[in-house]
Amino acid sequence: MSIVLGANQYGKAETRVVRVDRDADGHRVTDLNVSVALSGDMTDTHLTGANDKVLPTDTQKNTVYAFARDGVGEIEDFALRLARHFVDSQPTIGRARVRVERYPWARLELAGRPAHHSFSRSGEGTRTATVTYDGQRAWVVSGITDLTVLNSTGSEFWGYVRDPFTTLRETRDRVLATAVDASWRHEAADDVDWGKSYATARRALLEAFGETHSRSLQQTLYAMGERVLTNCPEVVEVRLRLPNKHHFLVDLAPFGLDNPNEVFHAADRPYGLIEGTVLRDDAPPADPAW
Ligand SMILES: O=c1[nH]c(=O)c2[nH]c(=O)[nH]c2[nH]1
Repeated sequence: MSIVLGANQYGKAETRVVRVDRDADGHRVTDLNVSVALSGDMTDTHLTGANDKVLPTDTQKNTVYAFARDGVGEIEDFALRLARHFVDSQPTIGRARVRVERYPWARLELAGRPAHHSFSRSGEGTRTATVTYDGQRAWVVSGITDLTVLNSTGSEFWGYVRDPFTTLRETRDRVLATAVDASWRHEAADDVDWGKSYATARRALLEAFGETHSRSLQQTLYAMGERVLTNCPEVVEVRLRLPNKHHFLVDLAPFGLDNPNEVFHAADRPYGLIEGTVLRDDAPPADPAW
């Protein structure tokens, strides 16, 4: 028996970089959280402490800032530029994975007009991109997190398994709420209009959530993934994580009041976590994309 080093990667996680584009007719704010993970032949590094193959994570952070100086553009393109740079410029780095989260800022409206340089953090969800590059190929996964949505009707949950521990009451009309965490894998890494693709996928998720009469969050999950694949031919696989943000009907009987599906306790924990993948049956292998 001998002990060997297994899979490993290293990098600077969560570099926060904010870029302001000072256009004359209105500033633009790009607020990012960038995480870099590099891998290569790091056996010596771990076994002997030799650092001659290590590009310091501090340098990686500086690279993120320096690249932002040239403009960010679509976050998929920014991640591709960074990933290609690390692998192509460092012989000891065989693979880079760069994840970018873009926090949403919405322009304020002041005196009935779009503000020139004032913004508020909006609830439209955090756009994400994860790029993996191995020196030959790049894989791009785009996504959205923290997209909180709610249907105040059109949701049922009944007919489930019962055992001695089951207390849940069946419902034909409940509130359905979730914070969507969705990622979708693109077939190609080049010649994609990332902004348009993101807008289409986001709209597909919202429309499917709102338009599906739901018998479970699992059914809604599938409908959301299916809608993204139908509306975005450039996407081959969608992964969804949907926390069930339970809204429990409050018992108002102790106060002599009825509660005709109007007053709820929004519980934050525990929550059901519904996860699933929806993909084209001809999707090429994911390889190291995720
Ligand atoms: O949509 C739902 N799916 C479940 O699996 C589940 N389980 C549960 O208690 N409530 C719900 N709701």
